[in-house]
Amino acid sequence: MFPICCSVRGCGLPLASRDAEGQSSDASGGLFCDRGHHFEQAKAGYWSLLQPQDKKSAQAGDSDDAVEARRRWLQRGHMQGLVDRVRELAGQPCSAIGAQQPGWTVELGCGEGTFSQAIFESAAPDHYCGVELSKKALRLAARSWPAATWVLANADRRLPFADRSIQHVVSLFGRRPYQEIARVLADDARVLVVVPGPEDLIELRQQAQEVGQRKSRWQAIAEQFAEVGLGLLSHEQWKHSVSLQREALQDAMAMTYRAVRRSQQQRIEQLGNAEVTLNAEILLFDKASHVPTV
Ligand SMILES: C[S@@+](CC[C@H](N)C(=O)[O-])C[C@H]1O[C@@H](n2cnc3c(N)ncnc32)[C@H](O)[C@@H]1O
Ligand SMILES: [Zn+2]
Repeated sequence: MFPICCSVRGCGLPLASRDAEGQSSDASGGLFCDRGHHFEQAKAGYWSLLQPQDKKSAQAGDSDDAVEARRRWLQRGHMQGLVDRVRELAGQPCSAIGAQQPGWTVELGCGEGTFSQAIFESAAPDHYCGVELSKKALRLAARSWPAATWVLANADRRLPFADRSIQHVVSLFGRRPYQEIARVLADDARVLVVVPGPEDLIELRQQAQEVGQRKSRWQAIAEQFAEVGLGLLSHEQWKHSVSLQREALQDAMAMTYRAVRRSQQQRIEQLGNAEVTLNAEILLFDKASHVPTV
């Protein structure tokens, strides 16, 4: 069982499964902490650890439409090159764990799980936990990959993991609560971050906003992470050019740039096929390495 902790405010004790007599059992009766707080597994297969006070968020999680658009988009396979590279990086041995042990992997803002499963299923099927705020996304994720642990929680609040208990924290276009990441990360462990690169969908953004902005985010992220003792090990770009049909173009915009206004959306809808750039930046951090200036 993935080591998750109680999310009741001020508690944070480890969660374990018990039967009616208080003996350890499978998780069908729910999870308990030693203070008696109890969590049920949703029918769809995820654990709801979301507390009422944590529901509100500046980022309330993706809308159902955006989640569905992302699933359709990822299943078209245009991001396979990125999946392969991230899988390679995520599979590199980490000095915090023995070479034979997979270590615990937590993904923050895991979405509907297509990426998660493609990257982590073969290496560590029962050592992965996806954290997500959209129920719709978790339902899809848990249906596709039931052996993983899926948690409904707000990744911008306290993460439901013990201090120094996690060997890999991953954010693929997801959340990056750097102070909490530093707290839960084991010594010598790794953080892998993927964010859209400056050229990502630039052709569409130019079309939608008339002037597409090329903004690189990696330095600001590296600076934030350095503040909490996470040193940048590597930074690389992934870039791929692809010819997209109208439906794919619409999904690409719907899943990523939520601020696109209706009038801008209409400009995209007028497009037929288009040649589009996909671009991501891949950052790898560790807790032990020397923190360089960026
Ligand atoms: C751009 S999507 C990326 C999803 C997935 N990692 C992928 O690459 O397909 C960002 C995800 O973060 C989730 N999210 C947003 N705010 C969140 C929060 N505070 N806590 C947890 N998840 C959050 C959204 O619901 C969405 O699924
Ligand atoms: Zn508790």
